[in-house]
Amino acid sequence: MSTDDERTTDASTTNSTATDSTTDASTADSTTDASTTNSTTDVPTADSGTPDGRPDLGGDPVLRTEGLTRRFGELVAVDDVDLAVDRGEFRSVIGPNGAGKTTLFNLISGALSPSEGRVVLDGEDVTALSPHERVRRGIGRSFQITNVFGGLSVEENVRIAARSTVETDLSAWERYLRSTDAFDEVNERAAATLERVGLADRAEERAGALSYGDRRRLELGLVLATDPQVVLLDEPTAGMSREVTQSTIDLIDEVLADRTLLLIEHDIDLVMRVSDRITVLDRGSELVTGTPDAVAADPEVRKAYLGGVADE
Ligand SMILES: Nc1ncnc2c1ncn2[C@@H]1O[C@H](COP(=O)(O)OP(=O)(O)OP(=O)(O)O)[C@@H](O)[C@H]1O
Repeated sequence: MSTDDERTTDASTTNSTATDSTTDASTADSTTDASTTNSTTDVPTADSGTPDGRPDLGGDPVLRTEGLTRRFGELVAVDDVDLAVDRGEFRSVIGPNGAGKTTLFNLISGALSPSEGRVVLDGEDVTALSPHERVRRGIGRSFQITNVFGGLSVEENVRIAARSTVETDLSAWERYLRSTDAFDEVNERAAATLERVGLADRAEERAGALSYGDRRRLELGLVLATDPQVVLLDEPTAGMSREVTQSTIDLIDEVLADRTLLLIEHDIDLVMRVSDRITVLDRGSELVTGTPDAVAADPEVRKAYLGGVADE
């Protein structure tokens, strides 16, 4: 158990521009034509769902990892991990310190390249794509320290995030032809996002002047504005009190109810409450994946990680 493990933020979680010195994935954006642009302008809601708004899990993996492996010298930080995360699923990844959780996220987001294996989003192999390209394909990531620009308005912040996926590496001429469309798309998506995170009436306010709670809303809005299919949440509640932790998770569940979520979280009680399924990593390997009840009852997990908690 490591609920008391409030790590200092490591390089991989400081911002989305890959400051991690170990980052070796290609940072060059590959040229993308208009056809690969995500044309969704609004923030869709779930088609079907459980009473809490989450879609039923139908064995329809939106994100898969296949034999994903990352070595650092002799150390195998992530060892042959096969994940299949269903569309709409709330999946948590837990494991002792050093189990490979953050490395796994870095491999999925593209901040790190794998030594072996593949990352597949919606049937497309994205392993060779840069982090930015993966965001455009629909892999969003929220960070403990985010890129909110305090001096800009709430709306400007959201527009910047929306624009990062709407605008593509088009030639100047193509950009000119598409500029009105792209402008409309950014506007529509920003408006829908502000509505969804409950900040529509604060759109003009300076982001730096927001209350703590509204800032968390804006941070989620920045992720949502990229219209992600899958959102990687790396310890979104680190350092928070129990109360704030619960309200943050409630907010995530509300705002991102129709997205596929992958969460790293040290608060096991919380993970047990919110997850559809939990993957337990141990020394880089997937120990087990299952429902909270199945994981809590798994003897291997109890031995390796949960200790007495499962007996409570
Ligand atoms: N850039 C790196 N260079 C060398 N070793 C690394 C690097 N990044 C991670 N590691 C090692 O890989 C292993 C997995 O680390 P990782 O941070 O992924 O674990 P974690 O499960 O996220 O741990 P924690 O719960 O403490 O955050 C650890 O032994 C760590 O020391």
